[in-house]
Amino acid sequence: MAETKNNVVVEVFDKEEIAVSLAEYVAKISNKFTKERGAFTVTLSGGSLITHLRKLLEAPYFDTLEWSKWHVFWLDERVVPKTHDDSNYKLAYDGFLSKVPIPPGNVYAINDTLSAEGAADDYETRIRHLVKNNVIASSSNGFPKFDLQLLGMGPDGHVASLFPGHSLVNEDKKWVAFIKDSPKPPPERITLTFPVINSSAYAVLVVTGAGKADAVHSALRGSETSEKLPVALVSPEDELKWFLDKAAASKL
Ligand SMILES: O=C1O[C@H](COP(=O)(O)O)[C@@H](O)[C@H](O)[C@H]1O
Repeated sequence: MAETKNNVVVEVFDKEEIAVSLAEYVAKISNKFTKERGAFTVTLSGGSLITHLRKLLEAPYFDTLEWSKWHVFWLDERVVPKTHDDSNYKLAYDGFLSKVPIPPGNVYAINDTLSAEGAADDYETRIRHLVKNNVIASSSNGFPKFDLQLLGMGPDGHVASLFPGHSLVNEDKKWVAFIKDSPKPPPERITLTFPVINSSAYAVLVVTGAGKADAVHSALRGSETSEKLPVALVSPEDELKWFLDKAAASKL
């Protein structure tokens, strides 16, 4: 059953159903933007998110989605070579991107030959260029407006590489930032910032497992006065949809 408040929808599924419903939702949004704008800009997280995209590789989506109009970005990346097992690019490529006909030129990997600082600057510059060329839409607040952000959440309530208690959570100018002291290894990462995440049109949060139930409870039922986890700050312009399994929703 879905719970809807303002522009936030929370839906709880049997674990296996998540991939089915997520594929349906992503396809709906992809179709909307490819029709309206002739392009669909989507950001990927690392971690468990990628396996939840698996139903997009099957009928009816594989043959009907306009893959040539997809433009794929990363919410965050670890500062490691693209061939490294910690690389979010490698995870997405092996599990999803290598299996769909998205033009390689529409896959915007973070440069793995640069330092954390250099890679963050380079990614922001490339995103600015794509906004100028209308590949990525622009929000009225001046930040880029991605069509859809696909977020996971860590057990501590982090999203992208924005961790609880870290000053990067409050970054309000940069589009892309770097972190060298990530509490979750590897320590060096680059990440989209909250103004960018929250200027997107749509965002989904895919969260599974009992280990994440406390953070889910804090985000969705926490008091107004308690300090918010990063996940509780996700607030896109049009709609945020939570895809929870029963274990992750067990404390709601
Ligand atoms: O380190 C990261 O963790 C989060 C959550 O991962 P999960 O495996 O618990 O789903 C992920 O969303 C982020 O992209 C990644 O860099």
